[in-house]
Amino acid sequence: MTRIGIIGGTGWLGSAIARRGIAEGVIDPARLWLSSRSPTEVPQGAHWTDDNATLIAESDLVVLSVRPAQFRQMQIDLQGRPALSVMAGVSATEIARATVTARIIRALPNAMADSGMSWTPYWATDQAEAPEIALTQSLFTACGTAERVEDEAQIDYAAALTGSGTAFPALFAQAMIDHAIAQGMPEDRAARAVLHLLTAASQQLQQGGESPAQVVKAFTDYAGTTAAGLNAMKAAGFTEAVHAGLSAAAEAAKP
Ligand SMILES: NC(=O)c1ccc[n+]([C@@H]2O[C@H](COP(=O)([O-])OP(=O)(O)OC[C@H]3O[C@@H](n4cnc5c(N)ncnc54)[C@H](OP(=O)(O)O)[C@@H]3O)[C@@H](O)[C@H]2O)c1
Ligand code: PRO
Repeated sequence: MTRIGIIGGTGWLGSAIARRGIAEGVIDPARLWLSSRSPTEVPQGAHWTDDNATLIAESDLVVLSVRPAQFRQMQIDLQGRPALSVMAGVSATEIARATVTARIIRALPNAMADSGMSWTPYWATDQAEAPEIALTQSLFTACGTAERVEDEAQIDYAAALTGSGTAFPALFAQAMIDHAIAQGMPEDRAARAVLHLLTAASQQLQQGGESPAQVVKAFTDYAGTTAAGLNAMKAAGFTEAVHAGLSAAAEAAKP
C-alpha cells in the first residue's frame, strides 16, 4: 500500500479521510503519517509529527488538508511527489508554486466523508500519474462516492454546491421546524417530522425514478394544498434565495 501523509490530518476533514481510509482498507495505518502543529490523538498504529518535512519524507502521496490561510503560511517542498489537495479556493497553480510539484489532484469532499456519505468530485493536472489518480478514487470511495471531473473550475464550484454538506439542507429543515413550532407543534416532534420527511424525500428522489423538476410539476399540476405551498414559496423568492446563497458561496470559493 502507498505511504500516505496528511498535512492537517488531525483536523475535521483530514481525520475523517484518515479514519475512513483505514476502515475501508485503503490506508494501512502503519504507512500513514498525520501532521498538525499541536499534538493530538491519531488512529491506532498511525504516526504523528509536527514537522511537515518528516511527513513528506515518509510519504508517497501528500494530502493537503489545512485551511487555505494556514497553507499560505507554510513552507513545504514535495520534491515532485504527488499532492492531493482538499482545500477550497486554492488553485493547482498556487499549490504547484508553493510546494514544488506539478503532480496535483484537487478534490472537494464534504464533512459527510466522516460517515462515508460525501459526494466528492476530483480533478487531476496533466502531470498527475495513474497511481495517485487511482488512490484518490479509492480514498474518496471510502468516504462515499467519488467522481473525476474534466476541469478545475468544477472543483471550485463544488465547494459551494456540495462542499457545504448538510449546511444548506439544514437551513431548509430549520425553517420548516421553526414554522411548525410557531403553529404549536412541540419542538421535538417538529424536528422528528421534518427530518423524517427530508430523509424519505432524499431516498425517494434518488430511487423513485422522477427528477426533482418532475416531482414539482406533478404536485403543481395536481393543484391541491401542496401546489398552494409551492407557488407561494416561489413567489416569495425561494429559488432566487437559493441561487443567491450558492453564488455567494461560489464567489467565496474562487481562487
Ligand atoms: N470541513 C469541511 O467540511 C470541508 C469541506 C471541503 C473542503 N474542506 C477543506 O479542507 C481543509 C481542512 O479543513 P478542516 O475543516 O479539516 O479544517 P480544520 O478542522 O481547522 O483542520 C485543519 C488542521 O490543520 C492543522 N494545521 C494547521 N496548520 C498546520 C501546519 N502548518 N502544519 C500541519 N498542520 C497544520 C490544524 O491543527 P493545528 O492547529 O494543531 O496545527 C488542524 O488540525 C480546508 O482547506 C477546507 O477548505 C473542508
Ligand atoms: N466547506 C468548507 C468551508 O465552509 C470548505 C468548502 C466547503 O469553508
